[in-house]
Amino acid sequence: MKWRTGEAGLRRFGNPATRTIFDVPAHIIDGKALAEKLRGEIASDVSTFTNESGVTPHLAAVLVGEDPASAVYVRNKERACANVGIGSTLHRLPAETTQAELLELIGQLNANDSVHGILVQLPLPAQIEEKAVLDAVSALKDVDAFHPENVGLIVQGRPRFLPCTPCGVQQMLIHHGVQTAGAHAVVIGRSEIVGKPLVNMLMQKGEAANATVTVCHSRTRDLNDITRQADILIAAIGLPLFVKADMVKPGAAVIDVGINRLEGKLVGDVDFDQVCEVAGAISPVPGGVGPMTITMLLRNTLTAATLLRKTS
Ligand SMILES: Nc1nc(=O)c2c([nH]1)NC[C@@H]1CN(c3ccc(C(=O)N[C@@H](CCC(=O)O)C(=O)O)cc3)C=[N+]21
Ligand SMILES: [Mg+2]
Repeated sequence: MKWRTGEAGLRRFGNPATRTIFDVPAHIIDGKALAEKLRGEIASDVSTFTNESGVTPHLAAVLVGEDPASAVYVRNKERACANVGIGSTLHRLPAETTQAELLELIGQLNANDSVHGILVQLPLPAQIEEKAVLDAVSALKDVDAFHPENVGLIVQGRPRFLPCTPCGVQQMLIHHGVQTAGAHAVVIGRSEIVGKPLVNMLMQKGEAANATVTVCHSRTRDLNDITRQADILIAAIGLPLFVKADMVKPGAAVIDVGINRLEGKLVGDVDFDQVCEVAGAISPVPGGVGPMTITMLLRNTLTAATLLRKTS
């Protein structure tokens, strides 16, 4: 039985024509399981690419200083690369690294033909200007899709790379039968890494898109009134357990992008325990968007390796 958003805002299972309603718990959008399935497909594509080209796709990640969310990311993505046959190198730089030193490293990675994807972990320490660093990454190796050229291509609806977290969210919606066309999608958060690109992608023509999109942020008035109108609610604000049950329309699909540490535990931006009583479908943390972000990074690294072969 497919989960669906009810126009009356009820968790409707069964036959919508007869309006049979079952009171059932929210459908869990299991990002971990989906990530595993998609990684199987990526592993097979990597193997085909490597057999045909003799080239092993390679990702270089740069981490400056320490950040809790970045630490989780680093730990999981190295293993994920190895599991699908992608090579990876982690460049760990001290927190006091200067912008010039970081730009020097990026120049080297840009020029290195055996590096196909480059990822600079955000946030960067205060003395470094993020924009200057992201602009310096070769647009053809920009597996995060943060370079202005790649952002422009996304906005115009002809992406080269799709940003990993937003793309992971779209895949979760597709694979769990959440209809986006004509739906009201409300995104809380306007970051360059999640909110802003996701809003753009959801409003485009195409799969997992064609939504009516509203973007909310820290300056939004009457936030709850807006979030309660969402058929699809996406929380990407970076505040632990921020989204409560009274902010959610019954039957809505809720996607939790947050990765926060609270009392030593990993929690999302959604108060899962109460929101799951109201939502029609909900993604957990951990085991939701996080593993999907990594999966999309693997796909983008393969895309980058393919692109670089074509252009060299
Ligand atoms: N340039 C850049 N791109 C990013 O995409 C980026 C970044 N910088 N900086 C840090 C954040 C954080 N992030 C995570 C991705 C996956 C998990 C992840 O695997 N989460 C597992 C964790 C499970 C666990 O190990 O406890 C889960 O949610 O199930 C976490 C965090 C990407 N980020
Ligand atoms: Mg984040």
